[in-house]
Amino acid sequence: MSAVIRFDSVSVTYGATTALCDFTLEVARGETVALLGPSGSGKSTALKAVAGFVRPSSGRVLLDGRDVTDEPPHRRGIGVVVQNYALFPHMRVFDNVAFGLRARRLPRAEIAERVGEVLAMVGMDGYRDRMPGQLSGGQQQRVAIARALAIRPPVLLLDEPLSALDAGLRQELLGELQALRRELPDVAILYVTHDQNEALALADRIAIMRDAALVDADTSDALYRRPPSAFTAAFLGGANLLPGTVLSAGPAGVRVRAGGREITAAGPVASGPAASPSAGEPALVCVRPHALRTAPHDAPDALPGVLTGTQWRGASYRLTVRLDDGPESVVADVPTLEGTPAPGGRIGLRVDEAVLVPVPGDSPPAVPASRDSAPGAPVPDPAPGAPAPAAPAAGDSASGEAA
Ligand SMILES: Nc1ncnc2c1ncn2[C@@H]1O[C@H](COP(=O)(O)OP(=O)(O)OP(=O)(O)O)[C@@H](O)[C@H]1O
Repeated sequence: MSAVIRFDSVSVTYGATTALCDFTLEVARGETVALLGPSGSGKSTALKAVAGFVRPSSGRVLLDGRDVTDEPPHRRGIGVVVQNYALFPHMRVFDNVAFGLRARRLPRAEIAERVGEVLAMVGMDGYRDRMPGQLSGGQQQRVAIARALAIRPPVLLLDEPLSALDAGLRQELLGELQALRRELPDVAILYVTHDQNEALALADRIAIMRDAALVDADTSDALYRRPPSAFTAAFLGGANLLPGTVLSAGPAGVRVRAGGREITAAGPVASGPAASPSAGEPALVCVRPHALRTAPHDAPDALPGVLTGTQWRGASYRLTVRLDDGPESVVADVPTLEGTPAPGGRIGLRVDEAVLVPVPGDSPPAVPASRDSAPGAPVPDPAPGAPAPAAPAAGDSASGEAA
């Protein structure tokens, strides 16, 4: 697959702040890559480097193999949608969307046709004569997306396009973006978010960022099921990371002493240091909250501890447990409280070894919560290729064109 967007060792500094450090990543034609990371990790800066809004201090940005590092934004022909509906307030919806086409001096009839086409794509065809101030936030964001798409850009940059919307509207527009993705099979999309649910729902691949640098990049499925690093395990899907010591490693999995018990991490492991640990090495066992079940505290195959908290979360209960031997607390998502003691009582946690994976490291990293998901919160099971939900009818969107 040829790269439409290519970051080649890009670094960006703002005065004394390094906002992006030696960043290398590719986005192929028709691919959606989400940049996911905590606040301040450099996601927007990376997107701005592609749009041409910041100039790298070193490295190159290539579009379709062409070095655009020194090109101004309007020469790059990119569609950009930002968080806060960047519509021209004094122009009707039609004129906002037509703006980039008029700048390109397209014939009147073609402009009208293209504006109609993209407004229809985002369900806003009936609003062409409204002023932006007469639209809801969701509707403005949809017009902004239409404006970005009107020039038929090969690259679409979306910077937290849903974050100004309330939860319900965000969900609705997320469905619309999935549908839109299917209508734009050739466009390379770079999607900045700190919401893992958005990344999992939309991206073919996710690039995890931390402290101005790329941590890991892979399909969402691989990053979730076979996290290559402790940070990715904790940030994407909120894993419990049990510090342990490797006893042996073989085809059946990695045998680890952790949480006061010997457990086998038998899940698939990413290539890298976790794939072949040596006996005696420290390792972290990645335990998803839904892979834990309650058991009697003295069950020989359970990790013993004390229940410190219970929280009802609708579809499940979140238990917080301080293990006798392990990190201060782990969280378990269980379907029922049956057999669970009152907080303060002794409890055992049984693990589903088939989904446990070892990740390199000796202590869990400090990881800020991804939005909509405290560490350990359930995330939708990533299922690349699964049919996306049908597009709902409304939304909010801000878009702009780098022209
Ligand atoms: N114009 C600027 N001047 C100085 N520092 C900046 C500027 N823009 C960003 N930074 C700094 O660069 C770093 C990366 O910022 P960036 O906006 O790329 O992060 P982000 O991951 O997109 O964060 P968020 O999720 O909060 O939007 C941060 O430390 C930020 O404070």
